[in-house]
Amino acid sequence: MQEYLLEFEQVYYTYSGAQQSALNGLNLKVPLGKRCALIGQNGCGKTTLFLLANGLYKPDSGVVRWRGEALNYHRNYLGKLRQQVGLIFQDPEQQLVASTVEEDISYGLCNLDLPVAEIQARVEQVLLEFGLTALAERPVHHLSLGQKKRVSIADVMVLNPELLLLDEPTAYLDVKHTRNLIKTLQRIHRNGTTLMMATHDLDLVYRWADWVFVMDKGNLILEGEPQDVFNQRSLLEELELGVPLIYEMLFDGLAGEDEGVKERVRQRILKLFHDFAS
Ligand SMILES: Nc1ncnc2c1ncn2[C@@H]1O[C@H](COP(=O)(O)OP(=O)(O)OP(=O)(O)O)[C@@H](O)[C@H]1O
Repeated sequence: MQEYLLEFEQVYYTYSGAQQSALNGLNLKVPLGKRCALIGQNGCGKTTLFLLANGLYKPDSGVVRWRGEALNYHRNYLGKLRQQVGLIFQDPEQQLVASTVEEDISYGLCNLDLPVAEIQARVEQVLLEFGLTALAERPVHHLSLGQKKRVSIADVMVLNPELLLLDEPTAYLDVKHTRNLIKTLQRIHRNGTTLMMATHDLDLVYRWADWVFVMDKGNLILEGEPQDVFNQRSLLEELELGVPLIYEMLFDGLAGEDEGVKERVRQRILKLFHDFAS
């Protein structure tokens, strides 16, 4: 049976002074072990959902549950929750707090009052895993955006979260850094972390995700495996989200072909994508 890590039940949230609610009775469950993509127009509530997911914001009404238990908003509980639910902001500048890469990565661990030797060991391990060892002493403000992005992911991954939330992680990244990021995410996922990525890159969703959530006006309106979601073409067009380019090509370009041919082409393209990211 599918287990769920994080659940939103009838969640409403309105920013102070705003005319409309950002989350409007949201019902959504994040399945354990999946690579989830969250898509929807600008302003549909993706970032707000993330900010409620790790307790940075509290619902006006409704419940957010972590592993079946309603969040509690006391400081100690939230400290623990944020080790388990890692959030990577779109802009790494919002996340980097210390002066050097090494200090930045150790920051979250120092707040846990762990023994110094354990902190050092975990930081070294993460520096190695994220290819940051050579940059350990480097001031964070001297890094390129792609490097900052890597540090911001390492900052969160050093805490071994069970769920990693990524807000538009490929924004501002070039092809090389996007490719590296996807490889990193594959590795993190293989090691057992559930992932949820908000993105506008539908081609990336198609090749990367195994579960897709579609939001509109603060609500979940569709969810499923990528192929099933992108089959709802008229609904996605109505929402002005479109479909992945590869999907247009596959299903419009091969409109007259039988299903077996389409499936073989689809599998071939997915294999190319897989090779690209592995
Ligand atoms: N600090 C704020 N104060 C007031 N309104 C806000 C604030 N942050 C977001 N909103 C509003 O809440 C709604 C949801 O915003 P949110 O940032 O969650 O959307 P999003 O789906 O992440 O958008 P995008 O794709 O552009 O990142 C929008 O109408 C937005 O204008």
